[in-house]
Amino acid sequence: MHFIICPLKIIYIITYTHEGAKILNNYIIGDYKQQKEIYKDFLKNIVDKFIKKNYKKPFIIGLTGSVASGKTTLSYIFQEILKNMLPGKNICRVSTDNFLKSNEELIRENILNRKGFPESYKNELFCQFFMLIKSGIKFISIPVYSHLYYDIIQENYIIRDPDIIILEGLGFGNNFNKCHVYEHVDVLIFIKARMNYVRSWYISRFYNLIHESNNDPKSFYYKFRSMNDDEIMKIINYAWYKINLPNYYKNIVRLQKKSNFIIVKTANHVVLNIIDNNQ
Ligand SMILES: Nc1ncnc2c1ncn2[C@@H]1O[C@H](COP(=O)(O)OP(=O)(O)O)[C@@H](O)[C@H]1O
Ligand SMILES: CC(C)(COP(=O)(O)O)[C@@H](O)C(=O)NCCC(=O)O
Repeated sequence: MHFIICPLKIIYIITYTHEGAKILNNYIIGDYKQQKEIYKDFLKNIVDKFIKKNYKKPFIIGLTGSVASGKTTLSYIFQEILKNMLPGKNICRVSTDNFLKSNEELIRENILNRKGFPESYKNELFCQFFMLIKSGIKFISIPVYSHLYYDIIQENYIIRDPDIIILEGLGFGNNFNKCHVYEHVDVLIFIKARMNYVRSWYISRFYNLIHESNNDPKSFYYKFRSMNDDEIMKIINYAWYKINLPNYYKNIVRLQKKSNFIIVKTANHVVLNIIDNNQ
């Protein structure tokens, strides 16, 4: 653990492992190399046509799509490719999940079953983040959300002097003071796939999270270890059909029109096509 001094306060930085990193290391299978080649070409195009032409630090790449479409995983892949492509540049990842209200706040407002909908975010903080980061401030502190704990787990995580931010998640259609989140993003990318594939990715992530919770009674998923598949599938189906799917159709699907590119994926996350909406 170490700390830095910023103009207002001393902020402690705790090094922690984000479960997304584990997802990338453990679960990306055989065709990762093939995916990486496609994404390399795609990002080369973005670097040449957007970043080099219109560079204003920090450049923000937005990645959106349904819950479980692969946004977090792709943000790690993009980060790794961009680090090699642009040596010396600081490529940061931020999740929009970090701007979710805590479970305590959601329960107080009686909207725990609306997690991911616009009202479940701290939209003022979300929009302030862009204003501060775009104003040239070098260090900015944001909360951290954990899927494993299903809640905000830390209030002060520091983003340090980013050159490029890969911002992934839901909530790009949210607004505060009539300003939409997508308006702050330099390039918006939408991940699209048939919803029956995405549901199967959601189910496998759910089981992975149960597995990851094995030695951790504090994890949200720990309690599911003692349930049978029928009981688990009831919970998964509730979360999918009552929360994530309605949210997708109401708030997320329309972002395709606002996005610069649409990555179309099929089974096993294979990329079928990348649609260029700029043409
Ligand atoms: N490109 C990929 N290749 C292989 N598996 C992937 C890929 N993208 C996502 N997955 C798997 O799909 C599930 C959902 O991915 P995740 O990145 O958590 O989605 P999101 O952030 O959109 O909710 C996870 O189990 C993850 O391991
Ligand atoms: C935190 C989320 C809103 C966003 O997830 P993401 O797209 O980052 O995977 C989502 O995972 C979620 O918790 N939805 C509520 C219903 C559920 O438990 O899946």
